[in-house]
Amino acid sequence: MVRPRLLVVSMSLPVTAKRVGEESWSFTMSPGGLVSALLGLKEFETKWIGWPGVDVHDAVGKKALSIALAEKGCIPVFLEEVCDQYYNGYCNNILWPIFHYLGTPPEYRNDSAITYQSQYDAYKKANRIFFDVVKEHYQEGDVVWCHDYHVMLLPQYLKEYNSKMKVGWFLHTPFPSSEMYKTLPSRSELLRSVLTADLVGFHTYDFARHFVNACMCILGIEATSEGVVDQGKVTQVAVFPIGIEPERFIKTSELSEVSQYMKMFKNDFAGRKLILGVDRLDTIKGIPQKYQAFEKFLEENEEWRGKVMLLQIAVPTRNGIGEYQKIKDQCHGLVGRINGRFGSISSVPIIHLDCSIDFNQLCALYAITDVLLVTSLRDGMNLVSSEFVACQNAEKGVLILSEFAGAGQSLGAGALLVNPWNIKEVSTAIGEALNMSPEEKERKHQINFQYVKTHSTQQWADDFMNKLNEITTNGELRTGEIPNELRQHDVVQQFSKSKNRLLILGFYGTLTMPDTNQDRRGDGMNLELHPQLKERLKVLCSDPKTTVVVLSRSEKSRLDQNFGDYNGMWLAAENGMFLRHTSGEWVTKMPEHMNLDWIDGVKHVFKYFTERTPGSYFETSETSVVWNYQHADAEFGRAQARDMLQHLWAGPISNATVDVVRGSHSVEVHAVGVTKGTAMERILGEIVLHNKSMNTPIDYVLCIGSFLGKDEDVYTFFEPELTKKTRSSPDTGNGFPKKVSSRVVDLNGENYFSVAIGKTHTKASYFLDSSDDVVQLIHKLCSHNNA
Ligand SMILES: O=P(O)(O)OC[C@H]1O[C@H](O[C@H]2O[C@H](CO)[C@@H](O)[C@H](O)[C@H]2O)[C@H](O)[C@@H](O)[C@@H]1O
Ligand SMILES: O=c1ccn([C@@H]2O[C@H](COP(=O)(O)OP(=O)(O)O)[C@@H](O)[C@H]2O)c(=O)[nH]1
Repeated sequence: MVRPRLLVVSMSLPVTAKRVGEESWSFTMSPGGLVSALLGLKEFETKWIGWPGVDVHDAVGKKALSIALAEKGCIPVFLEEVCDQYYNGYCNNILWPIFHYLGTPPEYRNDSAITYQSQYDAYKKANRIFFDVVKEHYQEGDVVWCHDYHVMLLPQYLKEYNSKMKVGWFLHTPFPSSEMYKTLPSRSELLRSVLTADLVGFHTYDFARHFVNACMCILGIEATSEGVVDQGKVTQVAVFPIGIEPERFIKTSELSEVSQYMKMFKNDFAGRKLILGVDRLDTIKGIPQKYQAFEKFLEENEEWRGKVMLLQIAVPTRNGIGEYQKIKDQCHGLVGRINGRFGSISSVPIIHLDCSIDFNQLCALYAITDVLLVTSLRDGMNLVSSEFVACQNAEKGVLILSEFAGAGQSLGAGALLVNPWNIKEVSTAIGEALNMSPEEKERKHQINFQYVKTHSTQQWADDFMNKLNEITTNGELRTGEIPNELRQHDVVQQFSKSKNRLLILGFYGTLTMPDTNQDRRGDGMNLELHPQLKERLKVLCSDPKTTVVVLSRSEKSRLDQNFGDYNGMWLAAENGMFLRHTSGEWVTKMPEHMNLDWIDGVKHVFKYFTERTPGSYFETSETSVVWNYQHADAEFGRAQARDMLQHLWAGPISNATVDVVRGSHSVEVHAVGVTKGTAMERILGEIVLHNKSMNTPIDYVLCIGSFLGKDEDVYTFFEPELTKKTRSSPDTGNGFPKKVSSRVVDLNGENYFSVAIGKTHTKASYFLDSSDDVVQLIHKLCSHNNA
């Protein structure tokens, strides 16, 4: 496979530059797991776009730095005066704490000089600067992979510039629960921008779920198994847990220089067990909690005093931010206290180093460590844990790992998982690790080693890129077909040529008056048939060559009310769960074993909110419950809907297989698998049985609707290619035998019209602007029939 060129965009470049002369620069590796991880991307032709870690104000310096960086495959983004407000301000003082559940720092409440708005403005400007650099270097076919919370507006800028650009966005930190995320003032703009990307990735399912939930609660948009759907555009949301480059660590651990370091360190720490901590000195890493737990351990286990030590590498980070200064002082204070309490003339229990260390030394430390202690209060992944596992020597060490690190989900089986806030629990885990038998250590190590070896950075990047490629290629394949504006002339002409026609028509938004609220789902409450259609549809239904099906999410009574007096029309209520030919009774078309146990619990929650939201009401059908707040106060209704979703997820639907759809004034819960496409199989079977005399295959299908994303499978159900496949397969799966199937439809590209109303992204081949166009079209079909 030819791999596309990759433009990686992240706040920081893998190297931090330092000016050593007017035109000369030196470089050191930038800190943090994102850089370590992305350095492992060997199999892509990659250009890395990011900030070089330094402000450069003169043209000579900029030019020299750009040339020096180009040799490393890097392209600098000069942020200059926005840097402080952008990086230290909005990114690391607002987004970072909110994403890690720490909330907005108090200075935003107390200090009028620090304003949210000015920092957000800087964030926008900085994202524009990133965009300008990408634009300058982008070549057709490149994939642009945006990393992290620093560039959440970039996907939108890129797509506005070139909608064909392949854009992915990956978040390396946690995505918090929507309860926390919604405290962010610019919550909607950021979500909307991220959703313009083709693929959005997270480290864990929890983070992905929180993101989808935030989109539903805050933007009020639909989520399906494919991802998040906004105005018909699907953004795929998926989970890609990052790994390390295991061979780099395994090979380095075997170097003679590393063996020398190992000997040296063992000698230095002789007679004592080594507990190691390796973290950026960040508020999220829980270093003070680690010290308190270690203090507790020494307090309660006198026999270990002088026999165990904790070495903490506290890598300097984000020095420009007050909170990071404070945490440093706090750590120093704790270390002083604990060393004072438990130290002796010959040794102290804690060594705390405010520096980064050389890679070979790091590998040597990992190799001789007895216990790695990770107490992150929240952490996107935590690569240090994997690196420790990869470097283990003959005698295996034990991993104590915070359950709040993303790594907990991947390495939990071979680790002692702890809640870092529970000082007693961590202290107990330290004791357990120090006393663990060699066999148990070996067993746990093997579990994690297998995982680390087989889940590399390269694999992570391949998975993300393959998925992105798959999505964008499928998108490209489809863009040739959709969405063309429907040429009514063609529809009428084909109609006149055909002998056996099938018309599948949605109801809300298709056969009702156009909705002035732009509410595609019909909860704008235009529940009555468009007055100009009533007689015309009757004419079509009376034509023996034409079968008309109204396929709607509405309940049976609504369809009866509007079409009950028609002759020869098919009514399919609740997305086809119930079917009736107007000459007969309703029949159930529900799939067998559909679990509807959740309905009573959902009704209970809906009743509670209805009673507390004046103007709202709910409707129940056999397979779904819909709460509508169109007539309630708009703001309050939205807030109530958000709360309602939380209650639903936590209660009645937590284990149920249901879809939850948030409309602009409604919340709907319905059974999974209730889509119009799946129902079509059963409906068609029934029509065939009904028309026993049908001796001509259906040679014309017109399917028009204003459907939810999940229901768009009805458009592809009849696609000529698909029906061809169905016809040649032994088991049609259509609910009617193959023999029947092969003579039921005869469609090609010219006599099949799938039409979406008012959508720019759709699986349908054509679009119409509104139901007024449907009126016009039906009118033409009738006139033709009369002619
Ligand atoms: O560049 P800094 O501001 O100094 O911060 C360093 C990086 O910290 C964060 O790293 C995250 O990414 C790791 C790899 O996916 C993950 O293991 C870790 O849990 C995260 O905290 C941040 O997300 C990066 O953007 C920073 O570069
Ligand atoms: O002196 C050091 C110690 C550690 N690291 C690296 O910093 C990264 C930390 O990544 P992690 O995912 O654990 O946390 P982050 O710092 O990204 O939040 C790891 O790759 C470490 O090898 C480093 O660059 N210098």
